Amino acid sequence: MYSVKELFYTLQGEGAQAGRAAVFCRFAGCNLWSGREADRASAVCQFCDTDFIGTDGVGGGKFATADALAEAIAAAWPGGGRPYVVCTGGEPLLQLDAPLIDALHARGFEVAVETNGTQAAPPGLDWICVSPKADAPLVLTSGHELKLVYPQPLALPERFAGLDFQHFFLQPMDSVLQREHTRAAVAYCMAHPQWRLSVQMHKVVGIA
Ligand SMILES: C[S@@+](CC[C@H](N)C(=O)[O-])C[C@H]1O[C@@H](n2cnc3c(N)ncnc32)[C@H](O)[C@@H]1O
Ligand SMILES: Nc1nc2[nH]cc(C(=O)O)c2c(=O)[nH]1
Ligand code: SF4
Ligand SMILES: [Mg+2]
Repeated sequence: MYSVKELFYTLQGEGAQAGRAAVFCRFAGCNLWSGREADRASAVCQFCDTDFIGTDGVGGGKFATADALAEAIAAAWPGGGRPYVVCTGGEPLLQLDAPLIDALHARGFEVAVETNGTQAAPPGLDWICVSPKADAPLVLTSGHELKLVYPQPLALPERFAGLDFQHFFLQPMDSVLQREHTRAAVAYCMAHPQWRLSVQMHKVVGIA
């Protein structure tokens, strides 16, 4: 059984694949925050910009089998190009498993994941984006991109710069201080050219 908060078609807004059309499958639930505002200040991850509680969003629901969820994802792709799905959440690696990846591959999809890196990844993923959070133990230390929300006093870029990733991004933390965070991220990337800036493009252009 897979619990999906929402399932929608949009453009990837972040990281190295920004601008690419994708079906987003947002799994419900996370291991670093309950999702309730009352718990935010005591959570490991305190800056989350996402509602991932329940299955009541657009296209959301409970899917009994990998084939049923893969069918719903395939139905959201318009046709043409290379079908691309981004599995996110919440924390997708609490639910995403090899049978679902196989069912998506069988329908021609490239399968990407956005993860906080605290869980092992099932085999077969085509794109792994790890976004470390505060002092949460990092289990996934390799992948395609490491995308660090910046600044995080408990997760400094220096801690991750030597890990086995193709791309290293700083993504300014969206909050009331977003402009200051953006300035700080720009300054860090200019001083440390290994890092690139990831602006959350979907928020700029006003898409989901
Ligand atoms: C909502 S998370 C879901 C996937 C997974 N739990 C994770 O944290 O990577 C999706 C992406 O949004 C980023 N994100 C969450 N809140 C943010 C914020 N306030 N500002 C910038 N990026 C944020 C996360 O770091 C992650 O890269
Ligand atoms: N357009 C768009 N791109 C995204 N990239 C990562 C997102 C996420 O919430 O995981 C996200 C999102 O929520 N929307
Ligand atoms: S780990 Fe990801 S989904 Fe969980 S609270 Fe943090 S940003 Fe949100
Ligand atoms: Mg998002």
